[in-house]
Amino acid sequence: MASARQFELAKESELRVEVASDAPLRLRLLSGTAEIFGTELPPGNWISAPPHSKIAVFTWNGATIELDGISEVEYVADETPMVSYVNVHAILDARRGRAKSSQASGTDSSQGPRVIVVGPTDSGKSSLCKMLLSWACKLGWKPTYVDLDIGQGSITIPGCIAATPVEMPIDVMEGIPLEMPIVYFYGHTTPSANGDLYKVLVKELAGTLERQFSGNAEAKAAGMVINTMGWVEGLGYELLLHAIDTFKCDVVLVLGQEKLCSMLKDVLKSKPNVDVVKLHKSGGVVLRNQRVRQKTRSLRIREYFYGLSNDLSPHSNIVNFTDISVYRIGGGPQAPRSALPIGAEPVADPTRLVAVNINRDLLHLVLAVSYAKEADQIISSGP
Ligand SMILES: Nc1ncnc2c1ncn2[C@@H]1O[C@H](COP(=O)(O)OP(=O)(O)OP(=O)(O)O)[C@@H](O)[C@H]1O
Repeated sequence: MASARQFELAKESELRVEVASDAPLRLRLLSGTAEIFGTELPPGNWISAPPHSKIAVFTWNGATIELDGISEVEYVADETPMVSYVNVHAILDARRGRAKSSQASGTDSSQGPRVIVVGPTDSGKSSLCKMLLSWACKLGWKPTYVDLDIGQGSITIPGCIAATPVEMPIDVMEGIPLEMPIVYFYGHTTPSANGDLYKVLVKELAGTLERQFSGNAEAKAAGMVINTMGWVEGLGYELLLHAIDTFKCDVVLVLGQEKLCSMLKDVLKSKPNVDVVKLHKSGGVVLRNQRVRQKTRSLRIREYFYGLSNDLSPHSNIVNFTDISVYRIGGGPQAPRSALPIGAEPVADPTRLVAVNINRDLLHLVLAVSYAKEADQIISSGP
């Protein structure tokens, strides 16, 4: 499939493309209007699709798209859940409008919607977040994107939770803008490594955003869009409830899982101001197995240090081992068994700092550099 080819898209249909890892693919809009996850394509200009990416070029009113280069999969689909997604956007827009006008009138409902998107892995959560953000930006709002997915996050390096204001529709090539992210380093790619630390960091991030909102009426009215992990059972479910509570979410969008939706409706029915809405998963969402996820993580780490097109080089700084201290957070049992009352089990303190010896075990690990002045401020100060 190497030569240039054209696709006529009928209204409300999409062209789904899976880009190969090593072969370039570009596309352009020849006529009509079309968007990729909420960001409109400029007419006529070639756009390079990032390697490995899986994209949908959707049109509301019909379009002709030209593809050039090699893809692994390409087909047109006319069944999509996009109308239900844009309806959600319209409701959020109205709520933002109400929040803004209540700021002008001085009443106390000036908080815009706080939307959390939940669902199993590969249900299209990140893609829906992108759409909601880009559509909001198109109407002039500057919503805050919060990414709690430590495994497949789209703001920064894996192992972190982060938030960033989004002021323009998300660039198809560049992804989420990174001028002002707030990042907390968790250091693992699964929350089960230290679930309590994960909760502490989520709380820190929510507190920081709360403080920012109190001084920024525009950001407050635009609200938040929160992306979550695909782990929705056991501890994963507990962490979702914790996030809904901590960020004071008022809209919970559940993608593609009846069971999760009814569980959340049930547990949140005591909170009448929280809407739980079930949305269909798009048939275009591509399933990624463990190997692909691992590969995507490695690519994200590479991209962090070397840039999207390999055009950056990491800045290296040489320091003496004696001038730095390295800590692990949440290290081992607090007290040896012998020091505990008979029958008591040693409990690991999830936020305890343990000094780590600098040796070869640290090779090829990603550590965060903390600006904390004192060791006990490391967790709350962010990297
Ligand atoms: N309509 C679509 N057509 C083609 N590809 C799509 C479509 N929707 C999503 N995708 C692709 O499917 C993959 C999975 O989607 P996405 O990242 O949104 O799911 P997710 O639920 O956030 O996954 P995770 O649980 O891993 O975070 C992504 O590569 C995305 O670009």
